[in-house]
Amino acid sequence: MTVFIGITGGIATGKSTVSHMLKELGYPVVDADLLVREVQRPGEEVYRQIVEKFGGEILLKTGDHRKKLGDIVFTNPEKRRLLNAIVHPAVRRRMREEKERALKEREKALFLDIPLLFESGLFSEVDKVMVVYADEKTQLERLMKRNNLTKEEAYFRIRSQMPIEEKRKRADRVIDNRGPLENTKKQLLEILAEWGISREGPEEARGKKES
Ligand SMILES: CC(C)(COP(=O)(O)OP(=O)(O)OC[C@H]1O[C@@H](n2cnc3c(N)ncnc32)[C@H](O)[C@@H]1O)[C@@H](O)C(=O)NCCC(=O)NCCS
Ligand SMILES: Nc1ncnc2c1ncn2[C@@H]1O[C@H](COP(=O)(O)OP(=O)(O)OP(=O)(O)O)[C@@H](O)[C@H]1O
Repeated sequence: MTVFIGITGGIATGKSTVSHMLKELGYPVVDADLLVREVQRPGEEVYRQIVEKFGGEILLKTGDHRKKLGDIVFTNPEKRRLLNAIVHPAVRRRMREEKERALKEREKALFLDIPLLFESGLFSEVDKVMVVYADEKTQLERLMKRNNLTKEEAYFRIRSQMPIEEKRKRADRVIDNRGPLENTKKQLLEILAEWGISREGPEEARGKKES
């Protein structure tokens, strides 16, 4: 049986960073943000519905709706709910396909990186949840820097999600990603060992061969 593990956290707390570490270790990881992009491609039903509900001008401006759509949904909760209602069922379907594939291929574990795991009820799709944590101040700084956003823009994005402190409480395990990346990797290896899914020898799993 494959164990399905959800990776979540707040925006810019480090989910992709941890996913990258897992991929380097050879684990399969499904990225919900990529699935979102897939189902939003022209020709897809989700794309058609977005144009219908949000207007064709979203597409006409740049030939790509993402930036404009982001500006709308991160500042307007009603529009955000509308977009989520269009996109999330399709993402859930794609996720189930990925889970089926992992089961068929007898993978020991499949990681699913899902930013809105709790908000969108997708936690029912996974057996365990790992929350990648950074306090809100760190989150804000990293988000402003990575996306080149003003403080206000970054706050709007953070406030569009469940508070990170709340997510932390709901986790099976928390990875504290406030410190250097070696610390993050060490915690990750410890959790993998604890959950019996290490791909390394016991020494490496305890983070002793780092550097
Ligand atoms: C709003 C959109 C157009 C912004 O696109 P953009 O390329 O700028 O960002 P990207 O998709 O890479 O997402 C970046 C991060 O924003 C956060 N985020 C994205 N959508 C949402 C949302 N609806 N509510 C809260 N946070 C969100 C997540 O932490 C995500 O990791 C896009 O994210 C989207 O269509 N979102 C709706 C689908 C969704 O809920 N995605 C989250 C994964 S299930
Ligand atoms: N331990 C760390 N120390 C310093 N910077 C970090 C650390 N972890 C991640 N970062 C940086 O913080 C930013 C956010 O990290 P990352 O992209 O992994 O977050 P995320 O949770 O996947 O974000 P999103 O929700 O937007 O997908 C990136 O620019 C990343 O390089």
